[in-house]
Amino acid sequence: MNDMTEQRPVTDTAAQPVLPDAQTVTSVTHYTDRLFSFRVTRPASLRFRSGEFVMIGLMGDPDPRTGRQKPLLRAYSIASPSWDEELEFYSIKVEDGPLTSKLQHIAVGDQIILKPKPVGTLVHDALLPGKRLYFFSTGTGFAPFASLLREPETFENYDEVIVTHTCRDVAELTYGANLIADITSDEMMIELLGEENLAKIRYYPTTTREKSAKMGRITTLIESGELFTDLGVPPLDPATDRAMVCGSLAFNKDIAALLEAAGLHEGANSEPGEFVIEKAFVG
Ligand SMILES: Cc1cc2nc3c(=O)[nH]c(=O)nc-3n(C[C@H](O)[C@H](O)[C@H](O)COP(=O)(O)OP(=O)(O)OC[C@H]3O[C@@H](n4cnc5c(N)ncnc54)[C@H](O)[C@@H]3O)c2cc1C
Repeated sequence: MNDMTEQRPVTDTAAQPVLPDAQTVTSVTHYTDRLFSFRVTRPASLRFRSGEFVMIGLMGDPDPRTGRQKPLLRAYSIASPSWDEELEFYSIKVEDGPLTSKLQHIAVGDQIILKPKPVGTLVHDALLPGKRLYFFSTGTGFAPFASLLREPETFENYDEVIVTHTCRDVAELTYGANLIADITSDEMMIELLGEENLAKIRYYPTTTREKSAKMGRITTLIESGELFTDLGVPPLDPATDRAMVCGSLAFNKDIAALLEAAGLHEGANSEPGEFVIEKAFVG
């Protein structure tokens, strides 16, 4: 929690019109002019596996002819773990984006629409057992890993959990950096996940534009072998390594090519494999 976060108990939302599948915003945190996170109430009926996504949104503008409003929905990874009593989302702000030009202005007590039908491939069920788990992300592609990093199963299955997050600027790494600092220092999280499990996390943030401790695209750092040297681990090996990937289409394609070249095969819910991929956005 910091001064960028607005949070207060939700007591009275009676003044607002009731939306279909409405959930109430309980906190909002802004990181940069392009990134924010928020938490909402969780529908009692919603069950999901950490790493899945749902459709969320707001009512669109009234149709100028009919005056009718339609829901404006977009896919969003649930950033909170499956056991959390609320739901967390980590969002981009696209200036002219139909949804996020509005969503970025939500405040505590506002309502959003949430379709309680979770789906996705960034789930443990889609991976074969392994020794080392890589989370490769760019930008808001960190969101599903924010969920999985708070899920005990992530640590039960692996000896090491290597989290790479690449953004243009250092400030864009804040959400992920804070989350990892919080889970490794918060007493409740230490008790839930276990100190020895949290010690399995190897966090590897990189920037592509602003100068930082580690610069460069993760694909370049894999190709050069620098990632493995820095972490003191062997190069990718299908016998031991598993990966989950979440970024732009181009990023996913490049990482998939590197993983396949190392002998890893893509998995799915119906047929677990050595790596799985999800788009962080379309376009
Ligand atoms: C499976 C899946 C999961 C997703 N999870 C998330 C999530 O957890 N958080 C999130 O912010 N978005 C996520 N998205 C993207 C999200 O669905 C919307 O595209 C985003 O909220 C912007 O909506 P919009 O209506 O404002 O603009 P849109 O019309 O949807 O997008 C306009 C343009 O903005 C760019 N853009 C959209 N989303 C992003 C992004 N996240 N990062 C960088 N550029 C982007 C693209 O170039 C896109 O063409 C996900 C998309 C998919 C397919």
